[in-house]
Amino acid sequence: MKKIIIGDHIVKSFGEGDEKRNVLDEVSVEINEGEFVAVMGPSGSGKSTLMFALSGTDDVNSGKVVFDSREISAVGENELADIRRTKMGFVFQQPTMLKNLNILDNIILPSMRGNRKNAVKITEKARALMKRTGIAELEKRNITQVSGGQLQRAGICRALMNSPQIIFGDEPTGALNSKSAQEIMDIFFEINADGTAVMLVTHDAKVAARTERIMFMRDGKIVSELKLPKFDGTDMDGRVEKVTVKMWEIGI
Ligand SMILES: Nc1ncnc2c1ncn2[C@@H]1O[C@H](COP(=O)(O)OP(=O)(O)OP(=O)(O)O)[C@@H](O)[C@H]1O
Repeated sequence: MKKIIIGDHIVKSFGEGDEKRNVLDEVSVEINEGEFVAVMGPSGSGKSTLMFALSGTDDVNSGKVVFDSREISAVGENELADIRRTKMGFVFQQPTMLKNLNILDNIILPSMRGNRKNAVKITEKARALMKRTGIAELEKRNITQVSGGQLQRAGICRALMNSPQIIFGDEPTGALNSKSAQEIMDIFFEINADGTAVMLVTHDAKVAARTERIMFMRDGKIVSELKLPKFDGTDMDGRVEKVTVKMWEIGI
């Protein structure tokens, strides 16, 4: 199976001198093309830092990050920005969107930069994604006129505009009620079924239980891993129980 990401002995530290602390302590991780993974762990264990390191959002102090066979820890800033823009999608807990633009314009804005000649195609793609995520009728709404779940769907549409090879989600359901969270997970599930790898950071056993591999972090290290069969819509309770037991075992 081809790896989409390889993190090899990544060290990321913050602080200076006596205050210096390895937030990622020689972490090695591999993610396959099309894989659906989650990262869990106590607050401050380094989950977001790992995601930022693997996506080239932050540089690393030592170790290597390889994305799609390119060592992104060694490429220049422009090239890295290009890789991130064309091959990766990002979804955060609260999508950052512009208040003076409607939902559709917020979704297409990043794709339009330097690419206005393709405006019709870009808009068509955005509308198709909005339809697929159930927000087609909201395109003219201001971002203050939609629910948190609808806004997150718009954030996912924006992340999918460039047909990325991987979507990184940092607590993408963290601000949602459990019904909206499960609906968002249905969307991630479909995105993954189409072949896009998905990596989610989450505190929620129900979210992690929809993935096929969960990495558990503690103090800057991956201390355990749980593999689950690809989700087929059945045995959600059994999956959640497995995740919960593991969380309990390692004291999350
Ligand atoms: N820019 C920074 N400067 C200094 N310390 C930082 C910085 N970013 C993160 N840290 C520290 O690194 C540690 C890991 O942070 P990180 O956000 O990766 O944890 P997390 O596991 O994602 O936590 P949470 O579940 O609370 O979001 C924390 O102790 C945090 O305070």
